[in-house]
Amino acid sequence: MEIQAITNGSLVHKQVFKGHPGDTSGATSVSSPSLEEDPITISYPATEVVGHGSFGVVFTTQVRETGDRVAIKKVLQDRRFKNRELEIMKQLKHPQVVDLKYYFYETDPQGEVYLNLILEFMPQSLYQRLRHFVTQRTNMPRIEIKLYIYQLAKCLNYLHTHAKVCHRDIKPQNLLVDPETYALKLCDFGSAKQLKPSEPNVSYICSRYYRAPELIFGATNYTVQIDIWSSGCVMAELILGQPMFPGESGIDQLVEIIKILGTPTKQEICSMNSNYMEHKFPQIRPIPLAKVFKREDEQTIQFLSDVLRYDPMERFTALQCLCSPYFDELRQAEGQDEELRAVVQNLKLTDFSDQLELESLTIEETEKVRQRLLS
Ligand SMILES: Nc1ncnc2c1ncn2[C@@H]1O[C@H](COP(=O)(O)OP(=O)(O)OP(=O)(O)O)[C@@H](O)[C@H]1O
Repeated sequence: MEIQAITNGSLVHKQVFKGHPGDTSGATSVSSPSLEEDPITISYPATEVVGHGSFGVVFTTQVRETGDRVAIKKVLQDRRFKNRELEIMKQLKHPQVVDLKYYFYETDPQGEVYLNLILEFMPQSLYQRLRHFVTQRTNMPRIEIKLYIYQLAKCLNYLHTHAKVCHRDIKPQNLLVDPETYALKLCDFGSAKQLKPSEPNVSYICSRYYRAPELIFGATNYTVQIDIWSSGCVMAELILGQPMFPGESGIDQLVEIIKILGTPTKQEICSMNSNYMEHKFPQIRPIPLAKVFKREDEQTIQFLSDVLRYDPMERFTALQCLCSPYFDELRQAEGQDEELRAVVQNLKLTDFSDQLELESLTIEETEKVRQRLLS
């Protein structure tokens, strides 16, 4: 879905709640400032909605009080349920997650309730950015791909290990970028969920081309590793200029994967969904990824093969991705490529928080990983 804003001149005043109640930044409070959950008032020029998504509409405007450019995502709210997207976004704060600044509810004349999420604005989706290169018949520069995939891994490491949230819909349309700074931020937490090992989860999530094979096998005990598969598909698409596994239907998606990765072994099938162990699959030999990505270097090929693994347990975790030699170029930019060094510094790519990003590690592991992530 594309968005754009058409201002019609009038100013809208809204009572909103802060996305992160503790935050002191933002607009002036109209009620008691001591109560975190009290609404505050903000105003912005009215805009016409142009884009429609599957769950709502998104439009852009500028908050008068703060000057912040924002995107407002309006979703029809089912009164019977707590909105999971809101609950999850309230908990998340990370440079690679689109920030929820405020939210408010409104009711239309028919009595339907809408939730409005006021989000930090980003200029483009990664889908749009890729189309820019495809229409120019050029490739996205390798270093740009690396910068985006690194930030995606940083984001997923935070989501998976700290927030324990699985996004479940990683795709180029849900990755927002700024092509001037190369910043990348994840949006659309409408499918996101905190997965608990003891509870089953629906397998009919994630957009087709990016669905992990265990989801196609109907697994309900899948893990956050489904996001890693999707990320591998996104990276492959940025290199190829088109989806790597363009399945035409749910099951054809598996065929597309098998055409390249070959038939999964019994062990791999078991790791995805043990109910299919006895199923007979046509035996297809894998095509080496070096043949699919003819012009890519060894580190890139190795990275893709570590990420596009059938077995979710063998698939790299987000932290393993970050430690991959594929990203050494970003770490070693110092003294070599001044322009790249400035981009890396500006995006603070080598900053890692012990509490938010490395908390799953022991003290010794943290030291080792820190060293790896810096050199
Ligand atoms: N913070 C933002 N800044 C700029 N554009 C945004 C922002 N959030 C969303 N968009 C744009 O709106 C589109 C739809 O947003 P989002 O995916 O959150 O809505 P949706 O209703 O869940 O859409 P979908 O049809 O993809 O399910 C994004 O692909 C992006 O182009």
